[in-house]
Amino acid sequence: MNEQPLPDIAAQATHHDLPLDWVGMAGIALPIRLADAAVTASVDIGVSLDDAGARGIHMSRLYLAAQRLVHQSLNVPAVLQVLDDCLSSHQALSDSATLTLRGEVPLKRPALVSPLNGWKGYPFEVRARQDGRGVNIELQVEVGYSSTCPCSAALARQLIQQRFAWDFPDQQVDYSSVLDWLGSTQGIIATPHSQRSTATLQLRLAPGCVDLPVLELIDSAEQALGTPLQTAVKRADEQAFALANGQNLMFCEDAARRLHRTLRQLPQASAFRLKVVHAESLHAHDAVAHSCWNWN
Ligand SMILES: Nc1nc2c(ncn2[C@@H]2O[C@H](COP(=O)(O)OP(=O)(O)OP(=O)(O)O)[C@@H](O)[C@H]2O)c(=O)[nH]1
Repeated sequence: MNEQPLPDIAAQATHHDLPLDWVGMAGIALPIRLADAAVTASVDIGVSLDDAGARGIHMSRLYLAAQRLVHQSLNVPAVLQVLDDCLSSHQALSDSATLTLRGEVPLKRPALVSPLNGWKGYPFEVRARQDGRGVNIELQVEVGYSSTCPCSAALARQLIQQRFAWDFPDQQVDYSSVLDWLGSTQGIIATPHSQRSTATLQLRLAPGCVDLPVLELIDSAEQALGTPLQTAVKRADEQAFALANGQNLMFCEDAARRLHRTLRQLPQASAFRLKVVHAESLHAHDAVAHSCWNWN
């Protein structure tokens, strides 16, 4: 170890005389636990530099504050403790602190019919801020689902009806001929388009929340959407998925409205906003809907 005193540039004064909104570190790798799973989060942590004459903040103190979270279950008290550490280690320098963690939480999901299951990664982001006005914590998750276009389905049905009228011009039709016809691509001549879709759900946590409602949010959103993306799939599961999609036709507007109603029921949300994106197979662009409640 060096015996001499180490130069401390951050502690020097600056002639710039200019406060800064945010100074910190971005992309710190941190192993944490979320929704009972081990997750490697990417962490951004920082403070405002309100002392206009101070040269710099103390990065190492923020880094060490974030280390509190290593291998711990991420919850509200843990996040508040980190923010508190950031501010108390920057007294007279900083009035606000922020902490953002992002990553992907793996959840085990059962197949629709077969006795299989598999893992699906759900991107998440937790954003927290503490300043003179108090604390704000937001939880964001992304949920993938399948959406089948109701307009395309109706257009396909019309074509099938027309084809039926063409192939069976008589009023009296033979049962077994119709049964064969229904099982052929000459009969069912058109299929609707469906797309892999994404809902991004952002909750502002209500006061008094202790746990981050990751599972509640994902489960309730998947239930509202009805056709979440699957993991392990055998043919029986794929057939069940086809049936579920056929009975669950939706525009992006339908998906956004369903999710809005579902999130309104979550007691952990004091506000939310959501965005759904249907990555259309019809066009090269997406169909998108937004909604929010109490968000400003
Ligand atoms: N403020 C600041 N520090 C930086 C930057 N880039 C690297 N660092 C380094 O971050 C390291 C940690 O800074 P400090 O927290 O002030 O370290 P320290 O002085 O040993 O810790 P304390 O005694 O707690 O202040 C220092 O070696 C800085 O040079 C930067 O852009 N800004």
